Amino acid sequence: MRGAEQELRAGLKALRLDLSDQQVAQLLDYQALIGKWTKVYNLTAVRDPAEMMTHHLLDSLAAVAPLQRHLQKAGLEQGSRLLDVGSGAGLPGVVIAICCPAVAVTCVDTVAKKAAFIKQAALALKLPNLTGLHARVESIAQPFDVICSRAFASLHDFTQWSVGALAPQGAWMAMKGKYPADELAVLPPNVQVFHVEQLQVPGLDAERCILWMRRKT
Ligand SMILES: C[S@@+](CC[C@H](N)C(=O)[O-])C[C@H]1O[C@@H](n2cnc3c(N)ncnc32)[C@H](O)[C@@H]1O
Repeated sequence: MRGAEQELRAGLKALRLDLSDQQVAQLLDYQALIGKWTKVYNLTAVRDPAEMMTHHLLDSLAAVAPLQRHLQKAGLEQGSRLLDVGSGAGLPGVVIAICCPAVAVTCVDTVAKKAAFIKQAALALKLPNLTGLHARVESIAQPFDVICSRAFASLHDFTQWSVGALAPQGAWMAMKGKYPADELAVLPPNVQVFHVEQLQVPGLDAERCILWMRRKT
C-alpha cells in the first residue's frame, strides 16, 4: 500500500467512514488530479502531498458523517441536492460527491478555470453526481437542500449571497475553524443556527467546527 493510501485509510478509520475500495481510489485520484492541475492553474496554495491529505482531503472528509446524519434526519438520503459555494478545487464538494453517490453535488465558483477543473474531475473520476458551475452564487435561483462552504466568506455573506438558492426546508452547512463568535454576533435576522458540531480532523492539530443554519420563519 502506498504511503498516501495508508494515511487516507487510517484517517477514514479515525473518522469512522466506511468507504469502498473504489471510493478510496477515487479520493487518491482526485488528490493526484489537483496536484497535476495546480502546477498549471494554481488551484490551491497547498502543494505538498502530505499537507494536501490532512488540510484538504481529511479536513473535507470530516464533514461527511455530519452531512449524512443531517440528510438521514431530514429524510433526504436519496435524491438530495447540495451546493458547494466557492468550491475552488472542489473542497469539500468533490469529496462529498465521492463519498455520497446519492447526493447531487454542484460546485460553484466565480473563477472559470476552477469550474472547468470540477467538470474535468467529474469525467476523470466517473462521478455522474458532480457538476461544475461557473457563476457567482448570488445569481443561482434553483433550490438546494444543503448549501455548504469551506474557507469562503463570513457567515453573514455566505448566507445572504446564497439565500436565493436555499430550498424552503434547506440548511446551510458552514465549515469553520475556531468557533466564529464574532460572525455569529452579526448573523442576519433571517438566519437561525440550529446545531454546532466540533470536528476532529485526523493528523490536524487545529480547531474545526460545523455550523448548521436555516431560514428563520
Ligand atoms: C479561499 S477559496 C476556498 C476554496 C475551497 N472551498 C477550499 O476550501 O479550499 C474561496 C473561493 O470562493 C470563490 N468565490 C468568491 N466569491 C464567490 C461568489 N460570489 N460566488 C462563487 N464563488 C466565489 C473564489 O473564486 C475562490 O475560489
